[in-house]
Formats: sequence, C-alpha cells, structure tokens
Amino acid sequence: MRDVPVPQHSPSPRELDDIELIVSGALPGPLNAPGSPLTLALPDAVASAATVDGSVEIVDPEGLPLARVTWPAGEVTGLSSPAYGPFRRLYLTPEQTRTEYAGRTVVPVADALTTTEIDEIAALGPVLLLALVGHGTPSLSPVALLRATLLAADTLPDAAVVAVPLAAHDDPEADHALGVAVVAAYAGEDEVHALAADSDDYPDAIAAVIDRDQPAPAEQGLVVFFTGLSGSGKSTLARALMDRILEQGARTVTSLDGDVVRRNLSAGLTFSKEDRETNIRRIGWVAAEISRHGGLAVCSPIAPFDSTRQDVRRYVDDAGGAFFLVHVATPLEECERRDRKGLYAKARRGEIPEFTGISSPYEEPADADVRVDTTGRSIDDALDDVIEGLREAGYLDL
Ligand SMILES: Nc1ncnc2c1ncn2[C@@H]1O[C@H](COP(=O)(O)OS(=O)(=O)O)[C@@H](OP(=O)(O)O)[C@H]1O
Ligand SMILES: Nc1ncnc2c1ncn2[C@@H]1O[C@H](COP(=O)(O)OP(=O)(O)O)[C@@H](O)[C@H]1O
Repeated sequence: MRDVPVPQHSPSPRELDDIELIVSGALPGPLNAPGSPLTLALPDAVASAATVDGSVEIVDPEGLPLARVTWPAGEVTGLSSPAYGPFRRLYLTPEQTRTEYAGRTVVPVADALTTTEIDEIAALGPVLLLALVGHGTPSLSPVALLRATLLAADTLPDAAVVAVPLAAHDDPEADHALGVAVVAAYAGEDEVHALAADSDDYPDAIAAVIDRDQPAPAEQGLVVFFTGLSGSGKSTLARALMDRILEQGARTVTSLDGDVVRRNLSAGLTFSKEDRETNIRRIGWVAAEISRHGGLAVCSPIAPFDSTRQDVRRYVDDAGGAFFLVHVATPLEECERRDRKGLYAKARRGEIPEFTGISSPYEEPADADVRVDTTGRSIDDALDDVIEGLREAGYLDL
C-alpha cells in the first residue's frame, strides 16, 4: 500500500492535446525528449513529488485521470479516453480511423473550407476530412472549425469528418513536421490530398459560422484590467469608466476591484507573493468567464507580477475575450503623498510587511495598451486616455 497519493496535474490545453496524440499512437513519445516540441511542464511542487514517485498522473480539467507520465523520463501511458468537449464523438484514434474509413482520400483541414476548396474536394471521390483542431492550430475555435467542416461535408457527395487535436507550438518548422507525422498516422496506406491555395469565397452557412466565432471587437467579451501601485488611481478610474459605460447603457459591466475581491472571493488571503498570485488568478478566471459570454469585466487590483498578469491575459484569450491592460503609472512618491488610507505611513514604520512599492516589488508592465500617470491631472482627463485607447482598439466607443 502506498502511503502518499500519486501526484496529479491538470496540464495546459496544448499539453493535453499533445498527450492525447501520444496516447492514441498518432505521435511518438516521450515528452520532454531533447529538441522535441512535445513538452510537459510541472509546477515545482508537483515536479518534486513526481520525481520521488517516479511518475505523475495527468488529469483532465474536471479531474478524470487520462494518462500516467513517468518522471522525469516522460513516457506516456493512457489511462482512459478523454470525455470532455463538444464533438467528442468525432475524435478517433488513427487505428479507429483506418478501420472505419480505409480507402478514402484523406484531406487535412485547418481552416473553414471555401466554395473553391469544396469543389476541389468533390472531384476526389470518397474523402475523409481530417479536421486539425488542436489548441492554437486553426484560426477559428476548434468547435467552430468542426461545425464549418461538418457543413462542408454535408454538401459533398461522400465525406466523413474526423477531429485531430494537433496543437501548435509557436515553431512553424516543428509544427509542420508534427502535422506530416500525424496525418501519415491517420492516413496509413491511403492517399493524402493537400488543398491548393485558397480563396475566401465561403458558402453562406460557413460564413455565418465564421462570423459568430470571430465577433467584431465591439461585440467581443472584454476585460479592462487596471494595474498599478496602491493609491495610483486604479479604483477611481475603474469606477469612472464603469459609470460612463452604464450611462451609455449599451452594455452591462462587472467590477472586480482589488479591495472588494479581497473582502469576498479572496477573503483570508495574505499579501505574500503566492497569495497575491492566487488572488490575481481568481480575478482573471472570473473575468475570463465573463468575457466568454460577451460580457465586460473591469478589474482593478495591484497585480504586481508580470507572469500572473500574463496568466490572466491567457485565460481571457482562451475564453475568446479581449484583454485590455491599463498601467496606472502614478509614481510611488505621488501615491505616498496621497496616502489616502494611511497605509504608506504604516508600511514605512514597518507596521505592514510586504507592502507594494516599499517592501514588496511592483513589476512595471511592458505590454500595457494604455499607460496613464494621474499626477496633477483631473480624473476625467486621465480617464480620457483610457477611453481613447479603448476606442482606437475598437472595443468600446464611449
Ligand atoms: N502589503 C500590502 N501591499 C499592498 N496593498 C495592501 C497591503 N496590505 C493591504 N493592502 C491593501 O490591499 C489592496 C491591494 O489588494 P490587491 O488585491 O489589489 O493586491 S494584489 O493585487 O493581490 O497584490 C490595496 O488597495 P489599493 O490601494 O486599492 O490598491 C491596499 O489598500
Ligand atoms: N487623475 C486622477 N485619477 C485617479 N485618481 C486621482 C487622480 N487625481 C487624484 N486622484 C486621487 O488619488 C486617489 C487614488 O485612490 P484609488 O483610486 O483608491 O487608488 P488605487 O485603487 O490604485 O489604490 C484618490 O483619492 C483619487 O481621488
């Protein structure tokens, strides 16, 4: 009997796709082989436990064990088939695909098919449309690419559709090589047909799928994220922005203010680096969910660490929302001069440990959409910079 549980880890969507393809036999393992784009990163604590145990259990976002990965060797063994996500029934292994669809011409599909391409495919006889829907591969969301590909299949004389979670790794050469290997595994002996250069003459039904999946910036979910020192003006500007949005009446808005979140969603957290990261990831997670449904969230925590802000950007991006970062760059001297809550004085006296700007770091963002120093400016004047940035990006016209 083991006295410690096997360490578990729920990986990123890209890593999950890679693991699924290794388990299905579409790609060779192991993970983390030198020079391989198929990598798995574990948080330090999980990596230490995995090293002691010799393996880590990979679970899906809902906790279902999918695979066991030896650690640090990276050999992958499947435990169960993924059961999540729309169109799951279309995700077959190479072996299942070859058994079910042998003899068809295989056509890899990484984007919605145009009328020209559908005509090209119609001339091939019975086909298997291999929809490459891994994280970051199609410009459409995976579910929209499958919807569009099924619509195209309906108009073809004899077409089957299989989904393949072939993820992108920010390395075009490596991704091309992975794509060739995966398509070869699914095609087996059958012919592979690469589509010729495309046009953009989509059938109406497919054009509608694309439009719904890629809303114009003004219709997209939006997260406006203010970051800056305590007293820089985040809450004041966030509140003024929300008032303007509510006055205009076109959209509803959810506020995720630093102080307010710490009294409910993040009650009990301290100001240690770890707890601040947890706090910001919670805010980011909620904001991303709001943006998933086309909503608007205005966040105003200090969020002092760049890597945590990048996590939030990724959550929002993955949810299909837009992330708009405002750096309220009021200098420390001015924030301390204002000292509205008397906290800087206490921090200087050593009564508040780990106070941002005094005894805890603030990493200035290099990726802000707007940078606003409120020193010597009225609130309306400073707010104008934010509104102008949002208007220029096409997100909000206030
Ligand atoms: N040690 C320490 N450092 C910084 N701030 C402190 C600290 N202790 C309490 N406060 C008060 O908490 C507010 C910041 O909370 P946040 O959740 O925005 O901070 S963080 O993003 O998790 O770093 C912050 O509010 P704002 O002034 O609105 O920024 C402070 O009032
Ligand atoms: N142009 C300005 N924009 C925002 N706040 C300003 C400005 N000028 C002065 N202030 C004052 O600075 C303080 C900022 O506090 P607050 O908005 O709570 O900051 P934070 O949320 O970043 O801690 C408020 O007292 C506000 O009235």
